[in-house]
Amino acid sequence: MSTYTHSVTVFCGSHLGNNPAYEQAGKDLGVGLIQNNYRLIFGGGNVGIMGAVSNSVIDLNGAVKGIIPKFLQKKEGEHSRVKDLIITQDMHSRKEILYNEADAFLCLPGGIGTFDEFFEILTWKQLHLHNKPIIIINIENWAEPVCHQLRAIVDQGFADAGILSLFEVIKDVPTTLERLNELLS
Ligand SMILES: Nc1ncnc2c1ncn2[C@@H]1O[C@H](COP(=O)(O)O)[C@@H](O)[C@H]1O
Repeated sequence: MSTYTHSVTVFCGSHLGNNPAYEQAGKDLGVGLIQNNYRLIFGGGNVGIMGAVSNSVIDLNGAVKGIIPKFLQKKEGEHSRVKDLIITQDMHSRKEILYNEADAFLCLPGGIGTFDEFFEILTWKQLHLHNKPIIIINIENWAEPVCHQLRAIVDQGFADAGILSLFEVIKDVPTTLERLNELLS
């Protein structure tokens, strides 16, 4: 198992989505995390983009920690290749570990679970509960609708414009890793 300098929690889909670029980005991120000495923290499933990122890290013997709630482990089976796999009682305790162990948060393409985690960690940053980097990796512009909604929230007077600087939107994996290196150095 490789050593690592920082831990990066990746929020991403339990499905692959309908654009092959999403899965490729997951694989590329896995390789990039290892090349930059980062440990992957993720939701512990062997499905969708989560599977793409984690298998890519494991294939290269990188550091990875998965956290999965008992009910999902029972329902769908955990990722048997992840040695450091924590089984939690519920979703809330899973999130606590996903959030606490991270030095930074990355979002790859995903669905409502991915956005749930993104919005929660963004809200916590707004509330000064943490000050860790949050980056949306905007592969093929998948996150533009939600970025539009965030701008609308500001325009409608429901949040200060400052919320828009609590996260970054970066177009691809290599640029994200460059930025992460700057932020974590
Ligand atoms: N099989 C699964 N293993 C782990 N986590 C899972 C699984 N299926 C769903 N999840 C949860 O969904 C989010 C990602 O949700 P999306 O709606 O696909 O974006 C993941 O973090 C888990 O909380």
